[in-house]
Amino acid sequence: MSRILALAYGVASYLAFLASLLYAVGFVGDFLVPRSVDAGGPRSPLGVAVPVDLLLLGLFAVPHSVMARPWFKRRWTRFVPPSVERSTYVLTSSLLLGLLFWQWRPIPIVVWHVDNPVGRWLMGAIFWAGWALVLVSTFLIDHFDLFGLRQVYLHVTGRPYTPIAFKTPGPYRYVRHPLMTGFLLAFWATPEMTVGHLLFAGSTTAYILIALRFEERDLAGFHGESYEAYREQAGMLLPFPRARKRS
Ligand SMILES: C[S@@+](CC[C@H](N)C(=O)[O-])C[C@H]1O[C@@H](n2cnc3c(N)ncnc32)[C@H](O)[C@@H]1O
Repeated sequence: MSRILALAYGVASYLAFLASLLYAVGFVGDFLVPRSVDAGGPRSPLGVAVPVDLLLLGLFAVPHSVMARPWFKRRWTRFVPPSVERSTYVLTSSLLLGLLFWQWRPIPIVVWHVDNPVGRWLMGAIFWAGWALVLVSTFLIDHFDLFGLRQVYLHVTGRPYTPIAFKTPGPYRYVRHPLMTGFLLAFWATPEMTVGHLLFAGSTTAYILIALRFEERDLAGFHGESYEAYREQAGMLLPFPRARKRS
């Protein structure tokens, strides 16, 4: 693949990611976007909305997790140039998220509603803190590597790719997956929880818990005992390390 083409593809994929991230904030928070978790999308009866929404979540979740596995990357880099493998993952995920945002069926039956102004403010604060934690965590790991730009940049400048080192800066000292903690805070903190939003938050939580098992298996396989020691020291999603096993 020509270097300039790879760069253009990487930048386009990164922009698709940025657009889907920004849209996700409005989608979950129910503001500024034409179709959100609770409004604007096609209306369907409950018996249709639930399976359609679950299908959309599954269409995102399965490729998003499978395409991140080392065995999958080994196989498909026989067909996709390694320099744009991550960008292709990012682009695929962003397009599938776009499909979800576009076709999501709102189910605006209220589950809980917070009237108290302090409670509403608190929910808003947790929502924004969650998104901030997501963004900050990407930079702490390596934002441009996670979203494929570093790979195409190295390719364009003729340098070999080096995997990002395992590190535990800031919140990673206490929590192994702060990026996912951020998503969970943003997805659950709402002053008005509807059935549709609950379906979204509950399903994405289940997906995150499953996906993290795969990610941790890969990390433990790659880093061995040092990752096991890290698991003893830092909590998975909350800053509470697991109890040490008695020997
Ligand atoms: C989307 S990031 C999410 C990182 C982490 N699961 C979280 O929620 O903060 C996934 C990538 O980060 C890598 N990763 C996870 N923890 C890491 C760490 N402490 N240092 C460097 N890379 C890490 C994984 O190998 C994977 O490629």
